[in-house]
Amino acid sequence: MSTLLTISNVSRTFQVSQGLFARKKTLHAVNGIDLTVEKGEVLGIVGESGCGKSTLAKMVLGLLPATSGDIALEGADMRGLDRKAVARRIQPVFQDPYSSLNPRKTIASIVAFPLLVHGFGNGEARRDKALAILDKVGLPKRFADRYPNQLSGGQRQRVAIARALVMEPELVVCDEPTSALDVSVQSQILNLLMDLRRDLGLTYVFISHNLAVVEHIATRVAVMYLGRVVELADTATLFKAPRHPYTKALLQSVLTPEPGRGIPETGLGLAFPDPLNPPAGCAFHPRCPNAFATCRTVTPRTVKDPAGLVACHLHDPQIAQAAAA
Ligand SMILES: Nc1ncnc2c1ncn2[C@@H]1O[C@H](COP(=O)(O)OP(=O)(O)OP(=O)(O)O)[C@@H](O)[C@H]1O
Repeated sequence: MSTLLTISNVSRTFQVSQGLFARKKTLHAVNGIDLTVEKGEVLGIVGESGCGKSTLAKMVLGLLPATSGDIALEGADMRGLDRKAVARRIQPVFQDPYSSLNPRKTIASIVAFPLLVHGFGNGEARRDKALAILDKVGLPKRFADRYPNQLSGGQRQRVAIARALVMEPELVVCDEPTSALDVSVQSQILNLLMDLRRDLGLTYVFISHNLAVVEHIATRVAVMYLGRVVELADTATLFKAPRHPYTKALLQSVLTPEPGRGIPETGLGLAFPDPLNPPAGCAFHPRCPNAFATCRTVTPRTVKDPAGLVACHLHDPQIAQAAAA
């Protein structure tokens, strides 16, 4: 496999107002992330609401600049690429298809719009291409002249997927693509995404708080906590032998009565920390059943080994050696 996307030490902060007369505070939404996306893989990104998944997705899509660090597409720094060039190669599929589909445009013209923006062919050629991709996502010709409000949620998500694919991108960033859908429709959309990946040779970054969904579709999984990747492994390894206590808690979590809606009940007791006042040391330590003194003061380093990577003092050989000495 070769590397499509390289994310190197990427951070994104926001200056957040705390009231009329209070000084603004810095919120670290994404904090020094290193990741690669290999061609043809599905990199799952999981974590609770607010851990920085969407911020990372927006940076990958070129919609939000990183505060520091680099993102490279096949070795080329994305800052040096123009917006259109990035959009041709990387496309998003978001959670709520309804808000992103223009209610006054027909399905065919919505799907053909990126072709118009990129100056592809004439009106007829664009429509033909739009109809072909609509067919590929399971929406036959009769849908072409309908409007978004005449479609079900699942059909609208198919339109959003068709629009994302019409420019034949290499990488699709799926940000909670099934979370707003009824349970019965979720698996249809997931299966469609898997078929499209196989047929079109696509690569996905797949963001979800729903572990069952990620297990189904991802080939590798990165677990995020408060802006950092705390564990990364191939999917089978992560689900069989999780190492970080947060990953273990997520795996034991009970999904909400309506799977796919809301964050999982982690059983961790304490709430997700305030990103404006992150805990010292390991950000997870206040909720960690295995925390010890070092965890309260020292930020864990990320240890890489053949199984993947993990940022936890329990799994850092240097810390273990120091404790044994
Ligand atoms: N434009 C912004 N201004 C200020 N803070 C922001 C902004 N965008 C995101 N944040 C903050 O950054 C942190 C990460 O947000 P982000 O949306 O990336 O998380 P997430 O894991 O995708 O959560 P969710 O699943 O709820 O979308 C949160 O604390 C959020 O409040």
